[in-house]
Amino acid sequence: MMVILTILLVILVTLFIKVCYDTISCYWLNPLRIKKIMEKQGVFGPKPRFLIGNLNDISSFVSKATCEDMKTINHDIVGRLLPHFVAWSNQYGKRFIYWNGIEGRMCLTEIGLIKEFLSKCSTISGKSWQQQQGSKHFIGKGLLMTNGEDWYHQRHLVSPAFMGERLKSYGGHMVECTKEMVESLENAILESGKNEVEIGEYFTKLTADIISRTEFGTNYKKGNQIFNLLTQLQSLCAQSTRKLCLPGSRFFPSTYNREIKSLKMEVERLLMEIIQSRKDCVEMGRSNSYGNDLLGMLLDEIQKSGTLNLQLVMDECKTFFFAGHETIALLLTWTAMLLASNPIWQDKVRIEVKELFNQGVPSIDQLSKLNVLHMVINESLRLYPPATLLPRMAFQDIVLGDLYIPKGLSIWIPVLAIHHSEELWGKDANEFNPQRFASKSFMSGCFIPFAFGPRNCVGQSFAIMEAKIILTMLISKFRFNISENYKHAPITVLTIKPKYGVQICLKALDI
Ligand code: HEM
Repeated sequence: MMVILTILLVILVTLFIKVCYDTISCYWLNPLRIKKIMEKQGVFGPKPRFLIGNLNDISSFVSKATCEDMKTINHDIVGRLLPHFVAWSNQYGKRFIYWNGIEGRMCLTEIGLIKEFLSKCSTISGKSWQQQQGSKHFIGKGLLMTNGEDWYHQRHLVSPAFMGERLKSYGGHMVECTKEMVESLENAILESGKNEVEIGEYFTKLTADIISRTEFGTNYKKGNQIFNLLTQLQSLCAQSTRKLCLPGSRFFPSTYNREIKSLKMEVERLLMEIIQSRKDCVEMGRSNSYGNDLLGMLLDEIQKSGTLNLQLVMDECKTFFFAGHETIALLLTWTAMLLASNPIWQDKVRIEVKELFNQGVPSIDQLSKLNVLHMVINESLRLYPPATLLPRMAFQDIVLGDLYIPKGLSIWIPVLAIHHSEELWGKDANEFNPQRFASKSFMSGCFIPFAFGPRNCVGQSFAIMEAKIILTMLISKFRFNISENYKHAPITVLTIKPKYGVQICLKALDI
C-alpha cells in the first residue's frame, strides 16, 4: 500500500513540477530568450510588462489617435491607424520588437526580406496560437488558420475552386445579385425622395449574398441565415482580440463563453443540414455530383482525396465567408468613396466601361480589358488595404538575410505603412493617383494587399472579378458624388473601416 502511495505521490509531484516549468517557460523564460536573441542583433523595442506586454501601450496610442475624426478627406492615415508603429519605428528604427501579451512580434518593413520570408517560409511559419484562439469559433481550422502540412494539403484542395472556368462560372451570380442591389438603390431613392445613401450597407449585403450563392447555390437562403449567425459570432470573438488570452479561459462558464458556444452549435447544425442533404442525394443515386457551387466542389475534392472530413468542409465554408465577404465590401466602399470624391477618375472609368459594355452588363471574358478600373481598384487597395497587417509566427529558427529569427517569434508586416511609404512610392504616396499603376514599374513586394508568395490570398482573382462586375454595373447606372454628411474617420477593427460609413449622393443615368 505504502509503495503504491509513494509511486502516486512521485507521479503527482513530477506532473506538478512539469506544469510549473512549462508555465514559467511559456510566460517568462521563452519571451526572455527571444528578447535577448533579438537585442544581440540590435533589435530593440518598448519595454514589455509582465504578461500583458505592450497591449496597454497599443490601445492608448490607438484610442488617442482615433478619438477625433479627420478634418478633410486626407489619405495620410498611417499615423492614425498604426500610431504605435510610427512612434516605435521613429524611436527604434526599421526593425523593432513589441509584445502582444507574451507573444513577441518583430516589425519588418524591408521589402527584400519580406519577399524572401513570404516566398520561402510558408510551411515553417504561420498563424500563432493567439491568432488561432481569436478566430477558432468562427473559422475553426479552415485554410486561413492552419499551418504546415495541413495548410499545404488544404491549399491544394481548395485552389481549383478559384481558378479558370470554375471561377468564371461564379460571374452569373455576381451579375444577378448586383442587379438586385441596383434595383434596391433605385427604390431607396424613390421611396425616400432623397438621393443620399450609405453605400457601405449595400455593399455588405451584396457581397454576403454573392458569397452565399457561390458557396451554397440553391441553398443560399439557408446560407444567408448561417452567415448572419457567423457575423454575430465574429463580432463577439473580436471583443477578445485586444484582451489577454490565458490558456484554460475558454473553459470558464461565463455568459460570453456560453453565448459563443450556442451560436457556434447553431451554425454547425445548419451547415450540417445542407451537407447531409447533398450526401443523401449522391448516396441515393438522385444526383451524381455534390453540386456546382463551392460547397459541391469541396465535397467532391475531399471525397476524391480519401475520407470525407465533414468538420473540415464546415470550417472551409466558414472561412470563405469570413475571408471573402467583408474584405470585398470594404474594397468597394473605399473605392466608391474615392471615385465619389474624384469625379475626373469616375468619368474616366465610366468612359472605359461604356466603350466595352454598352448596355452596362459586363461580359466575364472581357473584364480583363477594364484597365482604368483595375488601376483605380489597385490604388484603392494601396491606400485602404482591408488587411493592414500580415502576421506570421516562426515555427523553427529561420535565417533571413542578416537576421536570425528564433522559433516562437512572430513577424508582423505593416502592409498599410508599406503602401503609404514615401520612400517606396514617392512624395505623392498619400495621394489618390491611379495613374501610378499604369506601368508595371513599381517594385513587386511594395504592393501586397493580397499578401505574397505561396500563402497569398487564394481568392484574389475572385475578389478582383467581383469588384470589377459590381463597380461596372454601379458606374453605368449612376453618377455619384460624396455627400456633405460624409465624415472621414477610418478606424481598424481587424480591417480598415469607415467609422460612420460612406454617404454618397446618386444620380441615375440613362443608358
Ligand atoms: C479585397 C478582397 C480581399 C483581400 C484584400 C484579401 C486579402 C487577403 C490577405 C492579405 C490574405 C493573407 C492573410 C494572412 O495570411 O494573414 C488572404 C488570405 C486568404 N484569403 Fe483573401 N482577401 C480578399 C478576398 C478574398 C476572397 C473573395 C476569398 C474567398 C472567397 C478569400 C479567401 C482567402 C483565404 C481562404 C485565405 C487564406 C489563404 C492561405 O492561408 O493559404 N479572400 N486574403
